[in-house]
Amino acid sequence: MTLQFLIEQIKQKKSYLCVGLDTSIEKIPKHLQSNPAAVFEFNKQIIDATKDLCVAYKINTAFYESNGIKGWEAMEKTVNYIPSTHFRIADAKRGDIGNTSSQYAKAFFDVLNFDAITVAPYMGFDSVQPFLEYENKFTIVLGLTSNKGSEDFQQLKTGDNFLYETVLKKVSGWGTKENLMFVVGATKATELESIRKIIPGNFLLIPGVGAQGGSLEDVSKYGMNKDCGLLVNASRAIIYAGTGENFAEEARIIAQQYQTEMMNYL
Ligand SMILES: O=c1ccn([C@@H]2O[C@H](COP(=O)(O)O)[C@@H](O)[C@H]2O)c(=O)[nH]1
Repeated sequence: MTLQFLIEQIKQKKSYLCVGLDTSIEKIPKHLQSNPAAVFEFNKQIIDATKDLCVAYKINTAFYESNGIKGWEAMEKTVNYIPSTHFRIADAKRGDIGNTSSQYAKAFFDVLNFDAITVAPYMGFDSVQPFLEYENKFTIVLGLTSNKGSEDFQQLKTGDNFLYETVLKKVSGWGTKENLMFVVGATKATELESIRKIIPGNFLLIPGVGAQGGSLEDVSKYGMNKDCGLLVNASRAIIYAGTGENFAEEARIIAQQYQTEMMNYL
């Protein structure tokens, strides 16, 4: 997918919502659990119920990898089911020496048809570059994450800057806004103002609204740029909004609330 197409989708749908498919077999409604394709069936119904309200889906690969081969099958079926109008993110947080990263890139961009993958930057340029080589695919580098542990390294002062600021400055020179995005947690909304001074043009993937308590209003106020520039993800708050047979309608209600609020900020 091109950046221009993503921006058009955001304008048309008046939404920058990303629905996170962090699907655990233990958490899906009981009536689906005995289905041999339970995870895919759950995701299919969530996608059908929310696709007009969001522009992206984020599959956190851990929830699939933990189920072995069945999990990989569910992930492949899910990514193929997501309409091609939607931005398909593998939240896999990969990154290794160059020849290994190129295998990760092949796995997620060629074998599985994702548009984007999250990448950890701490092994440096050669670990990120193989992902950036793909045309019309996006590398989403971890910038300032939503968790408390971001204090341990990312928020360490190194000279005049925090380490995450050095990472954003350096990594932003490795790609363009056409192939490079960054993760910034919604729980770090107030830092978005200074982050935007470092990376004014790149899209940001913002997890952490909903279950982690981040504010959609604040991330929109501090993080938006002229292209919108945001994909705000909610996973548990949407997909587990309901526990019964009408779980997909319940998910839709929450997704609708986010989209309605987003209309005010666009
Ligand atoms: O900084 C980060 C980076 C990634 N995540 C991931 O996003 C979702 C959030 O799920 P919720 O249920 O909406 O809290 C999940 O897949 C995380 O692994 C993040 O939360 N923070």
